Amino acid sequence: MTAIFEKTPGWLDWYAGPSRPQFRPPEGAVDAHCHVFGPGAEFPFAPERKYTPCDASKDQLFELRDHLGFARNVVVQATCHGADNSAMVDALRASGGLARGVATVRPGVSDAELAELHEAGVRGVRFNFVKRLVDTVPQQDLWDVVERITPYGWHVVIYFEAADLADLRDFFLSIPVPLVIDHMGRPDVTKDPHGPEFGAFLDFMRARPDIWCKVTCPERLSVSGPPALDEEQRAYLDVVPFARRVVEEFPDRVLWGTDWPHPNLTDHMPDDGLLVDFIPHIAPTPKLRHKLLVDNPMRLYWPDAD
Ligand SMILES: O=C(O)/C=C(\CC(=O)C(=O)O)C(=O)O
Repeated sequence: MTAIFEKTPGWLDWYAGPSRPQFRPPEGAVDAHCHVFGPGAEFPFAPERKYTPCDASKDQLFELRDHLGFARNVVVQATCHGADNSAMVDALRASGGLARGVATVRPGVSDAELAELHEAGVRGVRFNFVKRLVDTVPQQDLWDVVERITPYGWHVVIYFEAADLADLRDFFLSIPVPLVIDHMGRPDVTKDPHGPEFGAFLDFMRARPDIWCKVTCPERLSVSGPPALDEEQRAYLDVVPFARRVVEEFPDRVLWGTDWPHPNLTDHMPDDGLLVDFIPHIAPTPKLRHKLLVDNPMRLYWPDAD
């Protein structure tokens, strides 16, 4: 029987017909944070999910990639698919080597499944600590997962709110594989980018040379806007000082991604072309942009490519 899903009330679908960016990404650019959702009829959403999204298929993702001038994707497993990675893996397999993946796995995952995920292009697992997205997972379970993935050379992507960093920091630093932080650890951008809260985040980044950061999601973090809509070239300027500090201090460990199809936004859905136009605000030189969009993601996800 075909699964029929009703979207979470108020759900905003991704922006159809995005503009063509004025900023042209360098050749070989990687969108290092995006998702596929279903389609639900083919890849049902997980029973334990906290939201039910619209469909967002691999073909639509690849069409956006080409339209925006990107070459590759890193497809991150979203919580609405739980630990069933089949939609993400299907996208990786269909990409012809142009997509890598970040999976969700439980401690009981079989060796055969891990090997299959690796062969499909998975290079990391995601630990999500955002309470509206997941139920709390015992730290021992996460430890067990780390032990299982270490032989594959994978990293751990961590998603958390700024207020939770103090409690989680020691646990994060005890994970013996590279860490990749989602969305800059979700800073409160009404605070001073040179103040103690973002200072604590930067200190965490300084604690180890293998902690990476995605300077993503200005549309989620911005308070002042204006939204990336209607040709707006100065969108989300309140996020710029935060992202730019990270890019300038850690130029070799930053990644950028669209976050398409932008789950759980409630205010507006950005035009992805204008999101690409945000990049020069946070990475002001061609050299920084090349590291952010090409060198860094290639080193992390395609280390063997020419
Ligand atoms: O809802 C958010 O804050 C952002 C998400 C969703 C998510 O993390 C998930 O569903 O797994 C993201 O960027 O992937």
